[in-house]
Amino acid sequence: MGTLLKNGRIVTDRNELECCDILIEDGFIEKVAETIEQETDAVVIDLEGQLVIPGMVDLHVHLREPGGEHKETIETGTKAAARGGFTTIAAMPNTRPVPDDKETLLKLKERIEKTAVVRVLPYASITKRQIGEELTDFDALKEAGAFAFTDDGVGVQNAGKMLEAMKEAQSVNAAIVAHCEENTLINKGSVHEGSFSKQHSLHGIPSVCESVHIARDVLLAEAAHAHYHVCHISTKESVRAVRDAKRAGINVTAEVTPHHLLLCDEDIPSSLDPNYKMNPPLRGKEDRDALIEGLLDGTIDFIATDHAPHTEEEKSVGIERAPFGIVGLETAFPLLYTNLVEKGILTLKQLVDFLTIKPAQAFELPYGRLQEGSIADIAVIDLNNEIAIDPDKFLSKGKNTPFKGWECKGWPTLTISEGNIVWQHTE
Ligand SMILES: NC(=O)N[C@@H](CC(=O)O)C(=O)O
Ligand SMILES: [Zn+2]
Ligand SMILES: [Zn+2]
Repeated sequence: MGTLLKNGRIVTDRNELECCDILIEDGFIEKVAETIEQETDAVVIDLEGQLVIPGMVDLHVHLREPGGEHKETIETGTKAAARGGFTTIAAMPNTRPVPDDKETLLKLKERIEKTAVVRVLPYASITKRQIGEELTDFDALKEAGAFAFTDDGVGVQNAGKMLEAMKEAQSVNAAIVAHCEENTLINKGSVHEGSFSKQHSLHGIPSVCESVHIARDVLLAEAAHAHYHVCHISTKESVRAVRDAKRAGINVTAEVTPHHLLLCDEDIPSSLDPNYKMNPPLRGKEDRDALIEGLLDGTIDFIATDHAPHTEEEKSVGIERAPFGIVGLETAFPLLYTNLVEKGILTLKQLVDFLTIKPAQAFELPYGRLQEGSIADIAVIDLNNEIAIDPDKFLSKGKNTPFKGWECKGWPTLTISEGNIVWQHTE
């Protein structure tokens, strides 16, 4: 029995809203048309004019399981994803244990199979235990279902190891996904190094701590003919390095987070709330502007949340000692819609693409599309109702967000994964 979504609106290439019905059969999109008459025994859902988009794709998520179940589990993290309109997420490997061998990865896939409510693509690590010394077995891990390779949480310090890793990744047709951070430049910082850090007498992480790795790695990627992807890009110098590399024909892609697009270090309140602490840190205003420019000119390929849940207790020890990271899955679309689309910085079409087709294309995934024949991953969004962000409503265990209380439009109301309703707004 199929499902017929009636009276939706899709956003066209020309950024216009068009009426649209969608018929789903056996987990696939059977038909998309201005009107579809109900002829079969399909269940009809009236979308009452709401926006229909492909289920969103977030290629940077920390699900914490195994080992960090007090922060998040595969079940709670994927429920949060569904509530946020995401139907495909990629899970970072900074867990305990790290998925750095076939057995651990297969166990992780089993847990995903049992408890995830949306599609989870597991990353494998680049190095054993993510300590930067010994490469993992790329062949075996790819064979076992690794989506791509990353040591996210830490940078790969050794250029020789990184080159070797890129060659291995290239040989198994997978990407190297890089957390760019040079350990000798971290400076024990908890915020960006700049006027804000000086004003508050805090150690600062300089921009070059990130950009120097990107500058190094694009040259390594060129030498290895590898697909190199930059995680959570945050500085203007990093944007320039990626732009120059793309111009030189190097196979590099980059993602940016909602928080780096919407906040800078000056937005950190003088209470120094640790919910504004993440890695990389919120940078300067010029950096924020450069990130938006980078998105608009194609230097930055897509948006990813870097959903990084931590408990209130862990975050309650002051900005210098608190762990880095904030949650993002349940607020990404409303925040970006309200603060970038409604303000005329991005079009709705651009925003939707940055969260759907763009990440899918960067990694050659068949998701993020609303076409006849594609997998029925769909999100329905209410563009009118304005509601304040309330962490108490999050399905994620993590309530660590700097956006509490922000009034937003663009809330997902219905999420469908492979034809099944995985989240629906009730109230
Ligand atoms: N982004 C963060 O601030 N934290 C991430 C690690 C990471 O993405 O580097 C985490 O695992 O908590
Ligand atoms: Zn990272
Ligand atoms: Zn991360």
